[in-house]
Amino acid sequence: MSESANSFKKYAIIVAGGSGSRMKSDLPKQFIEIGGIPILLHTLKKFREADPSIELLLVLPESQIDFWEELCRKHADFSQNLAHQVIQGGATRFQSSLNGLNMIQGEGLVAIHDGVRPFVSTEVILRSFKTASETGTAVVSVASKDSVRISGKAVDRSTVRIIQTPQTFLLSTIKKAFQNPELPTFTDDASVAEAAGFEIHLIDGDYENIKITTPEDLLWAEVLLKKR
Ligand SMILES: Nc1ccn([C@@H]2O[C@H](COP(=O)(O)OP(=O)(O)OP(=O)(O)O)[C@@H](O)[C@H]2O)c(=O)n1
Ligand SMILES: C[C@](O)(CO)[C@H](O)COP(=O)(O)O
Repeated sequence: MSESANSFKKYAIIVAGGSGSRMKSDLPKQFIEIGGIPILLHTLKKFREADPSIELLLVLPESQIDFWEELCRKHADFSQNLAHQVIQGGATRFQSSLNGLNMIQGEGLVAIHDGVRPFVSTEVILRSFKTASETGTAVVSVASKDSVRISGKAVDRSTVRIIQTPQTFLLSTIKKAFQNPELPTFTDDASVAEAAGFEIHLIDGDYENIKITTPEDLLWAEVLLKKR
């Protein structure tokens, strides 16, 4: 990684405070196993492998924290090098990110990442920290593979980017953005930063960095895991 990224303390806030309603599963989706290991443990491992100095913070609904600790004990071999702080989630993604940010003091870089994107690569994680160290913001994105229409009208596909996570920021930048009131239009942390007037720097992600949202995503997940 570049000198400039390495001169900052680095954090990753893994947000997993949602309800997973679109998965329609009794077991919260972040705990569903792929290759016999809960999704969230795969995600934490990706950040630990990318850079062991990254401090990991995991945001979970309060009602799931005991169960999570039990899962970590059950998968002790896998989880033994994945020390992390657990933080209570909020009613919205904005609140969950904010709860995570409030646990961090001082300057540094923070990657905010969906707990249900377990296939994020080391390259993407390190690229996001590098760009955020240089510009203050780094938001992972890919080109649309499909044609796109907005309100029924075709648009030039080359102008469209599909947004993923991690979304990585200078801590002072993202904390300032989160001082503003929450808006219903916020779908991610980049939209919070943009509304506060910060320029969003898009960086290239990859198509394997899927968000596990609906049941068919689990089929992809098993295939992607076997490929590695
Ligand atoms: N109050 C919330 C809502 C969402 N998230 C997290 O944000 C990520 C992306 O959200 P999504 O995949 O949509 O998860 P859910 O909101 O849980 O799913 P759904 O919209 O299907 O209910 C997830 O890791 C989710 O746990 C969160 O930390 N806190
Ligand atoms: C943050 C995100 O994953 C970027 O694609 C996405 O906005 C989360 O949205 P969701 O509605 O919570 O799935």
